[in-house]
Amino acid sequence: MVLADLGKRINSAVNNALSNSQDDYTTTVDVMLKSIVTALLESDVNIKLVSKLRTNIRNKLLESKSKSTNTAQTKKLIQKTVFDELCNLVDCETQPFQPKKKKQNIIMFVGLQGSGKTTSCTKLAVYYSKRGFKVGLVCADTFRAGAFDQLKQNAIKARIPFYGSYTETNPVKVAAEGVAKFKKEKFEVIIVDTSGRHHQEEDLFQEMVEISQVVKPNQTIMVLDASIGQAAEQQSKAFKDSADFGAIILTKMDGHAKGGGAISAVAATKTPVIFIGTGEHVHDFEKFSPKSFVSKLLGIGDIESLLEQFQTVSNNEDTKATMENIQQGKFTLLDFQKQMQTIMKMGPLSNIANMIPGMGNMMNQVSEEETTQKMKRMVFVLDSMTKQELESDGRIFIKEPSRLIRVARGSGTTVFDVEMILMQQQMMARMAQSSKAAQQGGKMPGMPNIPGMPNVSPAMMQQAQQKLRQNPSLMKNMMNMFGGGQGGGLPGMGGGMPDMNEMMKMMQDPQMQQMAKQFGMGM
Ligand SMILES: Nc1nc2c(ncn2[C@@H]2O[C@H](COP(=O)(O)OP(=O)(O)OP(=O)(O)O)[C@@H](O)[C@H]2O)c(=O)[nH]1
Repeated sequence: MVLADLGKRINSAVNNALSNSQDDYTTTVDVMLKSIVTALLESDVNIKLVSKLRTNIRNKLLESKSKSTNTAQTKKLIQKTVFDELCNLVDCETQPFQPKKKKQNIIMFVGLQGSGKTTSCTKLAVYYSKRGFKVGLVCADTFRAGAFDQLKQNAIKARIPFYGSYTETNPVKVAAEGVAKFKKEKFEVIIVDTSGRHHQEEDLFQEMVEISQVVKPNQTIMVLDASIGQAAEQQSKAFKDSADFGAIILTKMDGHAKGGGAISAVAATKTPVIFIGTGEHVHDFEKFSPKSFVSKLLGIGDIESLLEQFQTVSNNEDTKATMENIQQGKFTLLDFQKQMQTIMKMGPLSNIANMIPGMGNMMNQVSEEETTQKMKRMVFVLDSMTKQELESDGRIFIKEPSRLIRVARGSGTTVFDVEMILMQQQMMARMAQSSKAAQQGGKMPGMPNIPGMPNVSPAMMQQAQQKLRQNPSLMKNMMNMFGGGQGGGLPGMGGGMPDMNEMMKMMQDPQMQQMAKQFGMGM
């Protein structure tokens, strides 16, 4: 993902500061800030923004130091301050327009050619359609030959009604007719795709203004290719002057380019990013929230986005039940099963892995295909559990271990596979508990006041990951545990039992025990 390197570098700057006990506090903060500043500048973030971030972090850390009485508190202070200031960098604190049911909400798209407008129009149409809105797409791009065909193909695939013309060359006329048609038919969300050009030409801006005058959009969205670097800022300012957009969609966040320019564009136009595009597929579309974005950037997982993503592709009733459970601080095996089935529908697993604490980095070490196979095995395991087992919190397996063997046999997997699922379900259950604690205003044990943070700090996670990388056999076992890995699981006995020697060795390893403790699981 774009900015993945930036996240790693910021993370390591923070972790070095946390483990540094030699320098005095001010020197430690300055060394950390130097690394963070270099990483941000090299990712194309505007120098003024970086300088403001540096001053804010430094002032806060030096001012608050006197209040923290011990090392643990100081560490939390550093983590939280860096987290908050990175959030401020991408948060313009403006509430974007929200379409309302039973009203006619008109949304107009603008942006340069190839930025991903047409693709994002369809993604947004699907997003609202899945949430119960009656959505129509209008193609007002009469400039590019084939634009209407592209929108038509996308719309047919996604089963979204569309409007366009092969013969009419006036985009203003097509836009007006399309919107009028959908309004008459009581559509609730009408999305108008306009044409893009290579440059910010006068003609393009004039056309946008004219279309805007006839369709009178409730919201204008600018689509910005995240990989264009420093040019993003200039481009978005030019569009802002003519089209006065109220929201940004950042596309191609799955690429490898630097994304700092896009971050700077957000700050320069004081306009909220509402979604990010993370691939060409219609479901590669994530609702943007500053906290979620920074959580993912720093590799600390993001349960909020995970749930949001689930809502898009999952059965509403199932998601509602899981949401209710999570709100009560619970996450049963049945929730796990339903959501695993949904995950399989959610597109590339690497996208999802980035939202689960610790899984993103691990996914980088194994192939997508192997991981998909492992995920399938997990679904088989869950499908082999009884209703009573699924509705339980998992402790039933500890009380009656024979159930482990039965499920392993029934699913054609190993007891080890079943145990690993129970372990992951425990992790999710702990995250649900943390979320509940956060909602109730209680401080979480991991890092205070960050919704969705599990009981594992980024520093702890990174330390654990470093240890795993230094020890390949441990790594392999962990891969198996998280559904990845090279070896297709630990060697089984008679198709049902795991290699107990191997398993015991793993459980007794102090590093493993420490990791288990960090995840809040006794081993
Ligand atoms: N990897 C990736 N590709 C994307 C994303 N969004 C769009 N694309 C691809 O980018 C290319 C251009 O996308 P379009 O939607 O045609 O762009 P456009 O802005 O409508 O272009 P014009 O209609 O010519 O103005 C297509 O190949 C899309 O599949 C994204 O989030 N990630």
